[in-house]
Amino acid sequence: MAHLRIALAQLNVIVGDIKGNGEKILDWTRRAAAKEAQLVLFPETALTGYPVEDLALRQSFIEESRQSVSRLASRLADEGLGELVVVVGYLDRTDEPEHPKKGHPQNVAAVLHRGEVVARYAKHHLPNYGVFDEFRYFKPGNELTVLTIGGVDVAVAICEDLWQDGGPVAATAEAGAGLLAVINASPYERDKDDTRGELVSRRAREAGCALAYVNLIGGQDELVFDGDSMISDADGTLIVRGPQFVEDLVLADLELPDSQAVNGPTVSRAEKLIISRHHVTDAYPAPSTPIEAPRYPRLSADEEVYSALVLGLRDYCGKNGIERVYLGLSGGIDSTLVATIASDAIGAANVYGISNPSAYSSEHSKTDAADLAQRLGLNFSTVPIAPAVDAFHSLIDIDGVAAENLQARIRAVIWMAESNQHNPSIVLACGNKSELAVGYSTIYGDAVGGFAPIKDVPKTWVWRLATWRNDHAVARGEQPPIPENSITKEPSAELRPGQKDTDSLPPYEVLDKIIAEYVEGDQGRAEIIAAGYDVDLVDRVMRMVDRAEYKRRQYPPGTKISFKAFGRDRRLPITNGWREEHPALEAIP
Ligand SMILES: Nc1ncnc2c1ncn2[C@@H]1O[C@H](COP(=O)(O)OP(=O)(O)OC[C@H]2O[C@@H]([n+]3cccc(C(=O)O)c3)[C@H](O)[C@@H]2O)[C@@H](O)[C@H]1O
Ligand SMILES: Nc1ncnc2c1ncn2[C@@H]1O[C@H](COP(=O)(O)OP(=O)(O)OP(=O)(O)O)[C@@H](O)[C@H]1O
Ligand SMILES: NC(=O)CC[C@H](N)C(=O)O
Repeated sequence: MAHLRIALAQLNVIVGDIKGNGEKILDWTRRAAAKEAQLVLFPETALTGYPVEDLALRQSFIEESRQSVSRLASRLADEGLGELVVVVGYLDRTDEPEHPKKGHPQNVAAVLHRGEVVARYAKHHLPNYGVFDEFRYFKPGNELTVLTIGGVDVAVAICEDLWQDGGPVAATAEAGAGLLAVINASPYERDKDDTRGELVSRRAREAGCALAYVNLIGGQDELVFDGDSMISDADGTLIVRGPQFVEDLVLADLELPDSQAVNGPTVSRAEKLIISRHHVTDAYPAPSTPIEAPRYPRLSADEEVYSALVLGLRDYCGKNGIERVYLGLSGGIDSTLVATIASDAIGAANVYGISNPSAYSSEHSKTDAADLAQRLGLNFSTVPIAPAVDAFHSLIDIDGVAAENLQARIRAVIWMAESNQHNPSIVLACGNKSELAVGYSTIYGDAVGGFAPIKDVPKTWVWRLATWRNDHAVARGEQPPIPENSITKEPSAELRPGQKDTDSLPPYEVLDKIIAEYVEGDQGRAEIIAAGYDVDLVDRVMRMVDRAEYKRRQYPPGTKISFKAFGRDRRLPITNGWREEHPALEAIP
């Protein structure tokens, strides 16, 4: 058996910032070297960030990425860190000798040692579902790279390679590797840590060797990465687990089988892969002091979602140079939760809550908003909208829903004006997933904003997270930030006297279940009705969801926390004549 000290660097990088990410990788390699690591793994496309989307189609970007990875190798050697083997994800392209600076983009892991890129591995399985579009960009690789490092054979794979049967994992078993090193950019969604943990165990057993899994952390537009790096032994027992949602260098000492000492490439016919082998380093001297590998406990379901929302908003602001956020505070639970998340994300001193009472606003909408602001310590002001509403009515003749929505739009103008006056800042839209599903918001009114922190959180979860946040504060000996009345009061848009959400919507407990079936589960009308829901209600909800596509398309981005979020995850035509309650053939006489 050979000893290998491995470091999993779960970093937060910025998409497109190759220079900054490169410096960060350099810095974290220094830290790994200081801890006497022999192999350090960085996440998938750590150098360019993930996902780079159409940046992958720009040859200038690809060129910068591939040159930077070579420069990184030389800088490491110049600093005396060349002995440490570094595996880092970056963007590369295929070589097309007839067209020197052109080629198909590839999602690649580079192996850096003694100042050189000594081996490369191109991702074999490309995800092309949900939020992923990798077939649009990348050409798949057809080689499994096996490195001999410190007397151990280490196979390399990238993220989706682990999720698909066959291919690199099966070839790893065939190659008799002692370790499978997988670099990842696996976005967070609810319960995914359990799925990933089981997957890593299962694939380690299939590969017949230990498996090291490193994942990114941080927010990138709608996505948030949760880290959760881990190591499984060859039996599938998770022996190391990193923290969630924070950067960390996860270190472990592994005892691994000796190298098979096979020379030259072999062909896996079953997997249609070439197994290429590279001798990188001889056996290392044992590190001077042993280390204890971490086994962080998993966060509770509520804390996990809340942490994802905080990190998603913090990084959207931080990575886009946004210093302040403005939002309308109605005393209702949605804007209350958003203000709390924002205060946790960027500090209450940078959060500006505005109360905009109208003629129909209840007293508690004002007092609860003020109470929240005082508890959180955020900036609070009151701008009544009646004068502006009256001014509009003196100019245009509107009534009914148009007049109701006018109030929401006047509020939006005020928030946008304040944000605009105090740049760099954005408005936060406070709509939740249930409202987005059924179109229960005013387009260009409360739907305005630069980011929508809870757009993927169903209303029933909004209450659940608010309760969790208060309990969490109490457990830490702090004042609960959320006024109890905001949690217990009946939801109302307060756009006309006595209005309640339940005037136009079914109770949220029922609505959320139907939305979960239709949107997240992609169930058809027949299946949802068969699950025991009222036929008319199912038809009504499906109709509302279908008709609101145009509103969702114009809604700001917000953090994905569910299996299927509105946005890149669920792409439906806006102009869409398909309605399940009118089967096409029945309509033909
Ligand atoms: N296909 C299409 N593509 C692009 N735009 C389209 C469109 N169809 C309509 N439109 C536009 O959208 C307009 C209709 O949408 P919109 O003006 O929003 O109005 P609408 O959907 O009719 O009303 C808003 C609803 O949301 C409720 N609401 C409002 C505010 C807050 C809350 C809350 O509790 O959070 C609830 C409110 O009580 C009401 O039931 C049309 O007049 C038209 O201008
Ligand atoms: N009186 C108000 N003052 C300031 N902002 C308001 C006011 N009323 C509504 N808003 C803003 O418009 C958004 C839509 O709120 P509305 O009260 O219509 O419905 P809601 O879904 O119950 O939201 P909330 O639970 O935050 O009240 C709110 O989240 C808030 O940002
Ligand atoms: N970057 C990837 O290949 C991600 C795909 C993978 N199924 C995941 O979510 O973890």
